[in-house]
Amino acid sequence: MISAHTVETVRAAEEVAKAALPAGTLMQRAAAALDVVCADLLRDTTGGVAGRTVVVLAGPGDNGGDALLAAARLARRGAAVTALLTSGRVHTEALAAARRAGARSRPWRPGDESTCAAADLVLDGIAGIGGRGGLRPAVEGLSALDGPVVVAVDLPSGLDADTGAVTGEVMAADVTVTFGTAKPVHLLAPAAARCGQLLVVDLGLDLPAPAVERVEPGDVAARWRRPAPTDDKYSRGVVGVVAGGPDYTGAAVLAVEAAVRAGAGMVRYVGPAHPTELVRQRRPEAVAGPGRVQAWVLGPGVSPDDPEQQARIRDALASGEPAVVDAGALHDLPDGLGPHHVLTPHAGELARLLGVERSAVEADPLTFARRAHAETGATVLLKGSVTTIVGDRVLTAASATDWLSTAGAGDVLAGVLGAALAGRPHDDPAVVAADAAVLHGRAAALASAGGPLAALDVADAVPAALTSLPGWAERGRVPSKGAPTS
Ligand SMILES: NC(=O)C1=CN([C@@H]2O[C@H](COP(=O)(O)OP(=O)(O)OC[C@H]3O[C@@H](n4cnc5c(N)ncnc54)[C@H](O)[C@@H]3O)[C@@H](O)[C@H]2O)[C@@H](O)CC1
Ligand SMILES: [K+]
Repeated sequence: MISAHTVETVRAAEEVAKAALPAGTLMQRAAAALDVVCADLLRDTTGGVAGRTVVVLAGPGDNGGDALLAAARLARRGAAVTALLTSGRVHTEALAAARRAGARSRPWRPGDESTCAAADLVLDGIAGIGGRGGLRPAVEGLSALDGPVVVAVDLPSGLDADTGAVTGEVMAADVTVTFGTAKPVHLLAPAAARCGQLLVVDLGLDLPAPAVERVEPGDVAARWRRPAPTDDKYSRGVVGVVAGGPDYTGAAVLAVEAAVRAGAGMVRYVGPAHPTELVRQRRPEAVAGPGRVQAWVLGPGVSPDDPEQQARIRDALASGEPAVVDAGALHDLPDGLGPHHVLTPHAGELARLLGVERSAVEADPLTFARRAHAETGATVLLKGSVTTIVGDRVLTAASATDWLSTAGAGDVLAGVLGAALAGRPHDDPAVVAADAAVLHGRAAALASAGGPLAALDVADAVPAALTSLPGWAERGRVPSKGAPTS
């Protein structure tokens, strides 16, 4: 997991750490990490460090201080460093250190965008956790630098560290080096896309529970339910699927296929004759008709105007079993939902549910996912370039490939999540949902291999995606008693 903490929490933890350390220690640790990252990037992109041109944008606060101390280190490596001061104020000690090391400095001038564009590397220290509201006018034009590698100090300047919202011009980065812990901005859409690759530098801070966490593939490997010798199909979890309808059959096949592939003990399809027949043809393992179920997948491909399927959905939601509430099941939500009900809308569906504009949801997914969780009591998994999950915790899953935005992909996620909920009745549903989203993304990356994909291929790639998770093979290797040890 990558943990992110709010500015208030970070500042409090930094105060405690600073009190126990010689003055300037944290800033020097930040600068040392920046220096190493920048030097490595220069070597990768230009073949060396000495003689390479580095522009350091230094704002008025400690973020500019970090950047200037890194400038000093890069200058000592022989890089040609120019510090452009974007404000009337500057961290004077750090500027003096940069100058002593041979960096040049001067105030930012209109037209300096071209100075930046001509550099090998730009280090963005305009504003960090003290910044908000988009870049100030004096440095506009930096949002789309094409040419140099852009490294953000702590976060891309112009973003607000506590949210994923992008409210103005931002200096997008190729790499962001952040200190002590990640901040929500690094993990939340749409801002996360402006951060590029994220590197977290440990400052030894004592931090409380995070505000936002990103689930990584290795976490999923450690948690995904594996059958034990004592398991049978019921203890592994029976998934009930109410999907598709007389006219929409594909979603039924996709959701069932995905639940089978994700390791359900058994999958039960409940629906009209035509999709039932197609499900049987594709997956003879699935059973049809009502019966015992440990988790439901409700709504993929179900029309709001299909009274029979909608009645099945209502019954399933009233049963008390965990459920994935997707697509056609999101239209008319009953009262009394709980965290074991996982709503899986995309931005448009969530907007309709809350009576707001889709663009508002896309601009700030966390705010609206939180609102839906507060209003319904359910766990909310909001699909998007970053998937945002809100329950007792706020979790995110980064998208593995943009090719996943294709018809049927959501039906597959619903099936994968249904299998996970059925097999992990005692786990936090938000964590289970995030794990399913990560696995789904990884299956998509395998199915895509950099090109177009079909949703059914994503479902078929789920077993390979599981076994390719970092740590999966190690977890499965149980030493057998009495085995020869030579
Ligand atoms: N607090 C600590 O112990 C540590 C802080 N560190 C650095 O210190 C930073 C925080 O420093 P500060 O609190 O001084 O704040 P910042 O340097 O992040 O920003 C505050 C300044 O930026 C200006 N500003 C705000 N929004 C802006 C925008 N959109 N465009 C342009 N200028 C803007 C403000 O006028 C203000 O003077 C962190 O992000 C990190 O880089 C690191 O050195 C690690 C240790
Ligand atoms: K910055």
